[in-house]
Amino acid sequence: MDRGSTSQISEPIESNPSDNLQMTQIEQNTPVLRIIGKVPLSGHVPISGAKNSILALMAGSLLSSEGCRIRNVPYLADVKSMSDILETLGVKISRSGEVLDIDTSNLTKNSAPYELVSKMRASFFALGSLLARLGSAKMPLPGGCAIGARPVDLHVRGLQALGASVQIEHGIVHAHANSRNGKLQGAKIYLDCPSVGATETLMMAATLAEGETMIENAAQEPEVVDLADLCIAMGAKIRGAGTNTIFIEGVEKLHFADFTAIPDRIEAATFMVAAAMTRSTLSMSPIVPAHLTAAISKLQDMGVTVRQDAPDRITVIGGDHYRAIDIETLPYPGFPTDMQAQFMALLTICEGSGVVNETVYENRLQHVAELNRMGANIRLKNNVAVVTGVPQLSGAPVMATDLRASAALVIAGLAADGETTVMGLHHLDRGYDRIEEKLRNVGAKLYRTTEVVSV
Ligand SMILES: CC(=O)N[C@H]1[C@@H](OP(=O)(O)OP(=O)(O)OC[C@H]2O[C@@H](n3ccc(=O)[nH]c3=O)[C@H](O)[C@@H]2O)O[C@H](CO)[C@@H](O)[C@@H]1O
Ligand SMILES: C=C(OP(=O)(O)O)C(=O)O
Repeated sequence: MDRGSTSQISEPIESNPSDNLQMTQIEQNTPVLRIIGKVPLSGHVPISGAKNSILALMAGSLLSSEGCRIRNVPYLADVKSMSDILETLGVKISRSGEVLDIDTSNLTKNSAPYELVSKMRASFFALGSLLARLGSAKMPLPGGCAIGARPVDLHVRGLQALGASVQIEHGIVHAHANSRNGKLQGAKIYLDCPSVGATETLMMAATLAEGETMIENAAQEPEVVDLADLCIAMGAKIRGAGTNTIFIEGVEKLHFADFTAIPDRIEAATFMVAAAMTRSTLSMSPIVPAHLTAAISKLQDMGVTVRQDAPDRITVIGGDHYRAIDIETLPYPGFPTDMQAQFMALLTICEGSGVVNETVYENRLQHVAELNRMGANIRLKNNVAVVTGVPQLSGAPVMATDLRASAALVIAGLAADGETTVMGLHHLDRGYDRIEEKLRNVGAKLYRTTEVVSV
C-alpha cells in the first residue's frame, strides 16, 4: 500500500464506511498526523493542567461577581470553546500564557448558544452556576465525545430537588428557581450513579442556595475535588468532596480567588502508555501519583516498571515483554474510562489475551476497528473486547473517532512498524495540549500536514 504524498488521490479505494470517512478527510485536505513508528523515545514530558478540571473551574467562576484567576490552563480547543461560551454571557476573559483571568462582573446573559454548547460536555455544567447566580438559566443539551447516550437526567432531577423548575423544550433546558427571592433551596440529593458532571453542576448550584445540601453517591474524581477547592477558595462552605457524600452549606455570595488547577492525570497516563508501548523511558511531571493509582497498578501488572522519582514526578521504563491483563472501567477510584483506549492500544502488543470491559459508556470502543486496521487482534462483543497480543502493529491510515481514541491511535502509531496517518485531529486537539511538540521533544517523529495522502 502506497502512503506517499501526491498531488491527487492516485487510486480508487474499496468502499467500506471507514474508508469513505478517510476519503472525505483526504479530499477536504484537512490536517492529518503522520507518524513514523518504532522510533525510541527518551526524556521528560511536562504535564499540563487537567482539561476536565479547567472546564469545570471556568463554569465555577460564574458563581461570583468578582470572577477569578485560574493558573495552569492548557492550550486546548475545549478551553477556547468554553471561553467563547462565557464571553457570550458577558464575561471578559484574558489569557496570558497559562493564566486565565475571568471577569464575571458583567454577567448579563443567562443562556449560551447551541453552536458552542454542542461542541463539548462541560459547557452544560455552567447551568448550575448560572442558575445559582442569576436565578434562571437556559442551556442547550450538551455535546462532547460521541461515546454513548450521555443523558442529563441526574443534573435535571438534582436541580429540581434544589427547588428549580426545569423544562426541556426544543433541545434547550430551561431552569429557574421557584422561590420568590430567586434562590435555590438546600436539599438531600441521591445520584443514581456517581456522575461527575451532575455532581459538579449540583455542587455549584448548592453553594449559593439557602440551607444545607447533601449529595449522596457523589462522584469522587480529582476534578470534582478541584472544583470544590476553587469554590472553597471563593468562600463556599463544602465538606466531603473526594468522598461519596458531599455537604454544601449555602452562603450569600462568593468572592475572587486565585487558583491553580491540578495536573491532567489522563494526559499523564497517555504518556505513560506511550513510554511502555515504544519500549522507552520517559519521565513526567508535575503529576499527583495518587490520581494515577489505577493506571500505575495496571502498568505494573503488565510488567512495566514505574518509578516515583519525586512527590510529583514518575518515570516509566518500558521493557521487551508485557503480560496481558483484564481491565474494567469504573468511576474513580476505579480504572478511568478516559484511559481505556490508550491501555487497549498497549494490550495489543502484550503476550496473551486480556479482556476490556467498558462499563461507563455504551459506545466507547470505536477504536477497536482502527487498531485492528493496524494489525491488532481484537474481538468485540457488545461492550467487551478480547485483545490478543500480536508481536508487532503495522502503520496504517486510521480515523480518530473520539478524543481518547485519537490518543490511542497516536501512541499505537509511535510503536507500529512503518508510517501511520491519523485523521480526525479535531478530537485530539480538544484534550491534548501541544502533543506533537511534547512528543517531538522526546524524540518522536511525527508531523501534521494537509498534504494529500494517497492510500
Ligand atoms: C468534561 C468532563 O469532565 N468529562 C468527563 C466526565 O463526563 P460526564 O460528567 O459527562 O460523565 P458522567 O460521570 O456524568 O457519566 C457517567 C455515566 O453516567 C451517565 N449519566 C450521566 C449523567 C446523567 O445525568 N445521567 C446519566 O445517565 C452517562 O451517560 C455515563 O454513562 O466524566 C466522565 C466519566 O469519568 C469522563 O469520561 C469525561 O471525560
Ligand atoms: C470524554 C471526554 O471528554 P468530554 O466529556 O468533554 O466529551 C474525555 O475527556 O475523555
